[in-house]
Amino acid sequence: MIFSLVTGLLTIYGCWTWLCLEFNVRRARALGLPVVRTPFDVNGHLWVVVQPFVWKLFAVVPIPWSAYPDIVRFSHRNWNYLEKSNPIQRFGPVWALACPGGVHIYVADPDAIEDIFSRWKDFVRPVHKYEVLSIYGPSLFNAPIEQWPRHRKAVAAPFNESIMKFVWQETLQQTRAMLNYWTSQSAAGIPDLQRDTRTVTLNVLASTVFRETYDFVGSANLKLTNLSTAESFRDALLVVHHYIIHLMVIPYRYLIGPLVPQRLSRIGLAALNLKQIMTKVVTKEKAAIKDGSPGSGGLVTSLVRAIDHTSKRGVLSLKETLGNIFMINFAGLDTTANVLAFMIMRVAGEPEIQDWLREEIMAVTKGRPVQEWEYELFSELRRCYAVFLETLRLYAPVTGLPKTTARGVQSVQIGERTIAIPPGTDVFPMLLGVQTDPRYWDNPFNWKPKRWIACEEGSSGVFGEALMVPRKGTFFPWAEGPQSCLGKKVSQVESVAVLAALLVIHRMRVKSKPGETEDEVRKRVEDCCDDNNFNILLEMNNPAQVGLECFEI
Ligand code: HEM
Repeated sequence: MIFSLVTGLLTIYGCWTWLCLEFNVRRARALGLPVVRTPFDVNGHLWVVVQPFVWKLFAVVPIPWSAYPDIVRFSHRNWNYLEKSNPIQRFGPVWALACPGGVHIYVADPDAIEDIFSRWKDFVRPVHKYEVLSIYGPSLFNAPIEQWPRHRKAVAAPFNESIMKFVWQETLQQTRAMLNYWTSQSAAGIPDLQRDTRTVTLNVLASTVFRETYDFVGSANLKLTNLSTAESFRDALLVVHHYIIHLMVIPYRYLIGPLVPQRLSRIGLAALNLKQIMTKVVTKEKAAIKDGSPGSGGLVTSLVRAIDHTSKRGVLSLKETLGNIFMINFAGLDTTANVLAFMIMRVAGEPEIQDWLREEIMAVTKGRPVQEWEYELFSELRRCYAVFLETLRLYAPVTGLPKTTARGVQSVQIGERTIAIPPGTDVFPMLLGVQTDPRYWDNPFNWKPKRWIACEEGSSGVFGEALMVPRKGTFFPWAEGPQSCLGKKVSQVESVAVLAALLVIHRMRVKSKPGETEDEVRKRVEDCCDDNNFNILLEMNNPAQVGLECFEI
């Protein structure tokens, strides 16, 4: 009886899914676009949970990924990375992915992409997809479009040059501590590169937000269960961040209570503590404004002061303020940390690039110790910046930038063609596709930081170099237009500071196996970077598989 019921329900579900899929395939074809069909919505809750197991099974079968049919390949949550610019070569600059949940249109034409980013009221951020992130309240990520300018105005204010100076200094200090830890690990190698870059990023963010300095703790000594989440913003944030998927599924208030198992209640308590710490700081900053005192001077001070309490248009409620403080930390943490890890991994496999970078670092800093490096050096370290840009080109942490057509049919010009997109359709600028399109990038799959450096006419050497500016719409890891990333400069300052402090008196090395050539080592590094997932953001599955060492020269 139960078996028949389950079989019946599954059959109905299967038929319904198939009907929806076919309906969406027709909708996509009606637009005159090449259509790829998949039976799963890559972001569908059930499929997100099930698919890692499915791909593990596929990995056992000795068939190359490229040999699978599209229906398999485009069901992978990480297909943007796996396919790169291949769909553009096959389907052209605009094509559709039809799944049971809807039609997704992918755009790979640079001019059309710029147009989409600039028409942010026509191609809106689908805020319902980010609703799960409003753990503490609405933020600029998930506020409805008409509320977004109010949030953006307040949140953008703290991202000024005085914050950047602080980020620069704090990152240099944290990187030095990380290097001390890494050199002490040299016999065993660096145990967890990604965790360490996350700690640096977290410490920098936490102190930028609250002006409190935290010690760097290396991955081997970092135990989540030992953290004092009741007092430290940094520790509470770390636990909340680590268990963010749990907290997206279950609101933290349900994780607190005598009947909840201890493991879960720790997560709930950390989330509650984080809220209390943030509330206390905001209240203190408001009191400081009333007293005329300067406040902590961190990002929260500027944020609270940027909220115009005299006009309704400028006000953020306490809930919205907390929502935005959390969102700044969430958006700024793993994005930067993951790119840093990819960047250090790739640099480690390229001794020649390390020499090239050190030449610049020594010339720009004039060999002074890191403690004396002022923020103004940042803009001169172009080679270091080039390494960061090249890493973002191949390993952008945000690979999908969903937009939805709002307010009626929206037209997009693709070359000579005009495509009229119906309301409520998801449109994706194809970030990794365009960033690896051979029409815009020479040898697009090769990690070549030098492609970003051009020599100014008539000059030579480090000081005669300038940064290459790519064609508009061909490089947009921070998105573009009014809704683009607010923390772009924070991530730039942080990454350049990490790389410069890392290579001034240290080298990174991959532990080579007996008889291994330099090319084989490089291939191992590449394979390690290719072994990645997109659970939330692009990240390596297991950076420790390479065996990295850091030593002083
Ligand atoms: C390499 C590092 C980073 C990358 C690649 C990155 C990428 C992005 C992208 C693609 C968006 C737009 C998302 C969308 O339109 O759906 C975005 C938005 C945002 N990012 Fe970043 N981000 C990085 C670092 C940071 C940092 C360090 C912070 C803060 C400290 C930050 C804060 C934000 C905020 C607040 C927004 C929302 C902007 C708005 O809606 O007005 N990001 N980021």
